[in-house]
Amino acid sequence: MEVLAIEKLTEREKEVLVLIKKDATISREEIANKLEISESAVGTYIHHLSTKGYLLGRGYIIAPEKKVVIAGGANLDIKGYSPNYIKGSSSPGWIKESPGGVARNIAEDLALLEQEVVLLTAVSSDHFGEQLKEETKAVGVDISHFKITSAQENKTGVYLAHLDQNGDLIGAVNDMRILKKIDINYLNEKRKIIETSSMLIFDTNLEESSISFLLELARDKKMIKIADAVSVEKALKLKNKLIYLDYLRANLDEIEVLLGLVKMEASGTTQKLNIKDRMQRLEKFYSENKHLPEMIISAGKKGVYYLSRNKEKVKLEHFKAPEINSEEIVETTGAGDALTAGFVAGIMNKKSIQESIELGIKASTLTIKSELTCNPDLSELV
Ligand SMILES: Nc1ncnc2c1ncn2[C@@H]1O[C@H](COP(=O)(O)OP(=O)(O)O)[C@@H](O)[C@H]1O
Ligand SMILES: O=c1[nH]cc([C@@H]2O[C@H](COP(=O)(O)O)[C@@H](O)[C@H]2O)c(=O)[nH]1
Repeated sequence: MEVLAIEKLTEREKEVLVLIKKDATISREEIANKLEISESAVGTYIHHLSTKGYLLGRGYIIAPEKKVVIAGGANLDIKGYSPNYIKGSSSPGWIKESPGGVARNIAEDLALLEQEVVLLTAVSSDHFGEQLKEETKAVGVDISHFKITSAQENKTGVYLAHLDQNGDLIGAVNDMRILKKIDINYLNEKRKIIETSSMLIFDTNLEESSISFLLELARDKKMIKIADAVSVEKALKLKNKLIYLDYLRANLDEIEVLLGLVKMEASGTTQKLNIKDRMQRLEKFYSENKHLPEMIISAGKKGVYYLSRNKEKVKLEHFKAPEINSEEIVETTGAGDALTAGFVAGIMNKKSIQESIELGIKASTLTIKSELTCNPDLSELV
């Protein structure tokens, strides 16, 4: 039946129909490029296909929207600084609160960089949840898909950090149990919004089952898939999933542990090794393991490394971070998240990978100079 029906179409109409059947989300622009015809001609063929009944309605072709969907954690960050920290005692200092959580930070930074961004996360109806919703919405992130749980059931995520006088982390505790609510059922409800995005980012605050489901949803779809590793421990959730990613954004410690080059317990001591040796070991592993995604690897003041493969050849590129003198460094919370956001904004604006990484570094540099996790000055980068 189907073959007979197709015979009634012109050659061009058949070609257009075949492309649509292969990929229902193909855009007019892509059809035009593939068939080397104009977009308006594609429009005419689609109209013919509709009037002849081969396409049911105009909505059959859904162009991927130019939006980023990001799934993961949202926290209230509570950061305490003590200039004269005394272990085991209560040290005078000052305490600041700001919205946080890796996925939320990336979303805010992306909104500051003028990207359309939808955040999929969970907050409670408690005071912190209200604050997060309000402040995240105010910068332009689409929060309409948040999962809101009752205050009795869960509390909004909190990240409690203790920083020294230089803004470096002494230690932190995070309570993000609420993220269990970003489960398969919730993600399935959000399926449409995920499938029609041009970029999917997620962080490893999500449960492993949720990450698997997201990657399953995105499989065979055209969107770019990026994971942000969050922390050495949480990065391990990506162990068997790297093959499904386009890019991994992580710091060097996280990548070494994730790839099994360093044991988690030894991660702190590895930092003392020469960075060239660490990169060499990583590059060797990367060339032997062909399933790995491209990697944007941050290394604090040493900048960013980018590992990629062109056919069989592995390429390692280094991007220096600008030297910032210590008085200018306020605190580094959110620097990695800003790097991810800058990189993504670059890609969304069709910049090269190299230009996108440079934009990420600029965003990180601004973040370090601010006491806020997301620096509003990022908007000056666009
Ligand atoms: N002390 C620093 N001096 C200059 N740039 C820095 C410094 N610390 C971080 N950065 C910038 O921020 C980026 C991300 O920081 P990093 O600490 O490596 O990430 P993460 O937060 O993921 O651990 C770095 O690649 C670098 O560009
Ligand atoms: O396990 C986690 N720890 C910390 C964060 C968040 O990460 C940011 C700090 O991370 P970093 O210092 O790596 O930039 C904070 O906003 C905090 O809420 C998170 O999402 N998950």
